[in-house]
Amino acid sequence: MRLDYLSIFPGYFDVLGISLLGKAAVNGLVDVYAHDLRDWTHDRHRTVDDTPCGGGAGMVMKPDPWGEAFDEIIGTEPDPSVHVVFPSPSGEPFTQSVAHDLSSVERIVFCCGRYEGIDHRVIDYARSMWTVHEVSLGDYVLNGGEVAALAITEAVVRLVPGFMGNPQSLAEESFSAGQDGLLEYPLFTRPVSWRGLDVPEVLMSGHHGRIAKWRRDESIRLTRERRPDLTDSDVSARH
Ligand SMILES: COC(=O)COc1cccc(COC(=O)c2cn[nH]c2)c1
Repeated sequence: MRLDYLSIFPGYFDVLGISLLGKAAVNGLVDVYAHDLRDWTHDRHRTVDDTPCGGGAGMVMKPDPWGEAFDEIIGTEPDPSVHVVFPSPSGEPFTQSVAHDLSSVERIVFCCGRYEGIDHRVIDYARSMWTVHEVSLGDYVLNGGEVAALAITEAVVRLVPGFMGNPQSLAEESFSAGQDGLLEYPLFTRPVSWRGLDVPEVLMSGHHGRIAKWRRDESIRLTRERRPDLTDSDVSARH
């Protein structure tokens, strides 16, 4: 898998050389390339933004540098096998399902917006050439797409076959298919008693049927309490 990052702060992506992602980069599972968008400007100030047409506060990222960067990094011929990701507050929700879909593609290009956003024609042009995902991590606003791109990268790369040491640990996580879209149950390890707080006895009983039921009940309780949006009617009925 090849990952490219286009940003006016490419240094954000130096961190990808560390920890799990570093290992993946080393063993050739993932190739990472960060690019400075300003390398495709031609004026003395290396300008990437301008005032919004139609007025309004803030600045908009000019289309020209993006287009020239696309030409050099991706190419000038359409190729739907290339996935281009624009993290954006106005994007579609980024979910584990989207992460799973992206984990099997060969190439992802992350376009990190700054200021108020990127000239819309950049996204329209990208949609005419590649497979585009304009995705939101949540209902809040960051200063730019870099942190979102890192989060999306981690969610995707850890699903790449051969990346995680123990694929079974993926199966039991929150939001993975195995949990029926329920939140993960509370986790415990040794010591059994810690600062007057004990591990629930059922988990020490060795009775696998009871343990499985306790965990299921806890997942349902937690999901109902914290994420009523996830417990649609038939899910709650089924549980
Ligand atoms: C077409 O895409 C764009 O124009 C993107 O432009 C911007 C502008 C400001 C900030 C960001 C970063 O994304 C978020 O803040 C975000 C993503 N998820 N939740 C919050 C992106």
